[in-house]
Amino acid sequence: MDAVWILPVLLVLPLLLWTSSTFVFYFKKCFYVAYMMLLAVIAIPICILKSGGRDIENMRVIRFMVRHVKYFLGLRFQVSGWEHLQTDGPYVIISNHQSSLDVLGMMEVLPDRCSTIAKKELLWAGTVGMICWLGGIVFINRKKTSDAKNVMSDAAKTMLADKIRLWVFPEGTRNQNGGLLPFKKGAFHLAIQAQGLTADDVTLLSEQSFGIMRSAFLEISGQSVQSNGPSTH
Ligand SMILES: CCCCCCCCCCCCCCCC(=O)SCCNC(=O)CCNC(=O)[C@H](O)C(C)(C)COP(=O)(O)OP(=O)(O)OC[C@H]1O[C@@H](n2cnc3c(N)ncnc32)[C@H](O)[C@@H]1OP(=O)(O)O
Ligand SMILES: CCCCCCCC/C=C\CCCCCCCC(=O)OC[C@@H](O)COP(=O)(O)O
Repeated sequence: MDAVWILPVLLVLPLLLWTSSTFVFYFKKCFYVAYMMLLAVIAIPICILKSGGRDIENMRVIRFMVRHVKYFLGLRFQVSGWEHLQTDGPYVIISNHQSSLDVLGMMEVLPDRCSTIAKKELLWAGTVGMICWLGGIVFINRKKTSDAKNVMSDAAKTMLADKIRLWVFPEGTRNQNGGLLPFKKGAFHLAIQAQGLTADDVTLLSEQSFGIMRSAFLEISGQSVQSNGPSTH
């Protein structure tokens, strides 16, 4: 009896995948979330057995396990400048943030001993939340600046003490509007705290980084560069 129901599904699914790009989009989206959840189920015991709990070294396991996901989604990455990340000591990596797929790009270049800053809500994303915690991801409450600042200040100390790198999305949220949102300041405070600069350097560092990222963004997305400076904050 069950097989009678399965047959139309098996026939309709390939038909929809063949004819509707909208269906393909949502199908891939559901697949991505479900598959990452599944990968996390496999990665959780590996990380616990390997490191005994929350440990930055677990990011190697996560990186290894995520790298093949792009093939299922028809995505490919071209990496340049990777050698610049191969230096000793702590540093902050910043990148723009368009969608949850950015994690795939992140895992293409993620250096050793590098974790990331994420919104605290991600901690409750089932097995993905659990693996993020095991990977040493730093969770912040974006609605409470003082809390987030304290957490990031502790993270800066750990970065210095344990030679850890952190990846930050300075726009602070996903943005698909074809440009960059004004940068939040946390990434730059983190950088100065972890590299011995002073609070006076935050504005300049932020503006220079914004200019460089905006130029690269426009170049990669095939738009012309009109101004190198930050848009209004
Ligand atoms: C096998 C496995 C499969 C599964 C596989 C799993 C994949 C495993 C990868 C997951 C990957 C996740 C990816 C998630 C990605 C996101 O969750 S993105 C969202 C979270 N990230 C962020 O929000 C970025 C960081 N945010 C910030 O830095 C923001 O500055 C803060 C700290 C939240 C504060 O934000 P705000 O209050 O809205 O605005 P802002 O103007 O920046 O700051 C206000 C004031 O505080 C000051 N301030 C800000 N930060 C600081 C600071 N740290 N210290 C001192 N002063 C500060 C500012 O200078 C400013 O003061 P003034 O200069 O105006 O006097
Ligand atoms: C209990 C079940 C809950 C299900 C929740 C599903 C969570 C997603 C699960 C798998 C997706 C693959 C892992 C990618 C993690 C990337 C997270 C991400 O991109 O978060 C968005 C955050 O940067 C900014 O959030 P907003 O744009 O401010 O909002």
